[in-house]
Amino acid sequence: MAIEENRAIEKSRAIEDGVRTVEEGVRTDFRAEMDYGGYLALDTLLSAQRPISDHHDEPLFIIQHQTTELWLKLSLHELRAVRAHLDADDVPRARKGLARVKHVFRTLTEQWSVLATLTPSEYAEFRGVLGHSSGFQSFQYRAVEFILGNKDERLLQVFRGRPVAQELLAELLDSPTVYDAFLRHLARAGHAVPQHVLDRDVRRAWVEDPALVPVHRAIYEDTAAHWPQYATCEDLVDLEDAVQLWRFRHLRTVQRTIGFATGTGGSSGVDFLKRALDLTFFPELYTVRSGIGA
Ligand code: HEM
Ligand SMILES: N[C@@H](CC(=O)c1ccccc1NC=O)C(=O)O
Repeated sequence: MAIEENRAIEKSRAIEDGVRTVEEGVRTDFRAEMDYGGYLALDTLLSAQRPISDHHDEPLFIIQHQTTELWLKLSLHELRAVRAHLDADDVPRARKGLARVKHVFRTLTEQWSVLATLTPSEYAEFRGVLGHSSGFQSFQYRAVEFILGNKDERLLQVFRGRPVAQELLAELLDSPTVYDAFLRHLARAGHAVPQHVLDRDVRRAWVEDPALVPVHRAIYEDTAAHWPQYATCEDLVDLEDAVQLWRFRHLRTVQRTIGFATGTGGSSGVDFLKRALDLTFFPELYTVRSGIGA
C-alpha cells in the first residue's frame, strides 16, 4: 500500500468530523482520584488574581508579576541547592543548577516584551490604585540578590510587617552566598584562596578583592588542569549576565512606561534602577579577563 494511502487511513481513524477521537485509554473520571488541577492547586493559583481597578490591563500587570514571583521562587530553590552541591564539592550538580537559573532569567527577560505592550496611557489609568506598593518590596527578588552576594541588611526593614519574608532574608543574610560556597570549594580543591576571603563576614555585600584575582588567573591560564572549576566560573558569569539583562529590560520597560517619573516605592525611578546596573556579583571574574592573553 502506498505510504500516502496508509497515512490517510490512520488520519481518518484519529479525526472524525474534524474532531480528534479520544482514545479509549484516556482517563476521564477524576471524581475519586487526583487530577491536573488538584495536583497543581489551580483553585488557589487561579483565584489569586484580584484586580483592584476595573481597567482591562490590570490582569496583565498582575500576571506578569505573579509569573515572575513563581520563577523567582524556583530560582531561589535552585540557588540554595547549588550552594549545597558546592559545599559537597559536587561540581556537576552545581553547574546544572546554575544553568537552570540562567535559563529562568532568560525567560524572565524575554517576558518583559509582554508587559511592554502596556502603553503609558493604559498604565496611567490604574497606576493610582497601586499606592506605594512597588517591586522594591519583592522579598523573593531581594532573596535572590542576597544569595548571589548583593546583601544589604537595611533592606530588611522594608519587610517589618511581613515576618515570613523578613525571616527568610535574615537567614540568607547570615549564610554564605553561592560565591562564598564556590570559593570554599576552590580552597578545598587546592586553590590558593586567601584565608581572609574564607573568613569574611558573610552578612556584608561582596566587595571586589584584588587578592582573589590571581586565584582565578591560575584557573584561566591552565584551563585543562582546572576544567570543572573553569567551567563553573563561566557558569557564574553566564548567570550574572542573565540577571543584568533582566535588570536592564526592567529599566527600559519602566522608562517607556513612566519615563522619568518617581516610583510608587518612593525612589527617583529610572535613575535609581540605573545604579543597580553597576552592582556586580562576581567582580573578580570580570577583572581576570582583562589580563587574559596579555
Ligand atoms: C510598568 C511596569 C513597571 C514599572 C513602571 C516599574 C517601576 C519600578 C520602579 C520605579 C522601581 C524603583 C522603586 C520605586 O520607587 O518604586 C522598581 C523597582 C523594582 N521593580 Fe519594577 N516596575 C514595573 C514592573 C515590574 C515587574 C513586572 C517586576 C517583576 C517582579 C518588577 C520588579 C521590580 C523589582 C524587583 C524592583 C526593585 C529593584 C531594585 O531594588 O533594584 N517591576 N520598579
Ligand atoms: N514602581 C512602579 C509600580 C510598580 O511597578 C509596581 C507596583 C506594585 C507592585 C509591583 C510593581 N512592580 C514593580 O515595581 C511605578 O512607579 O509605577
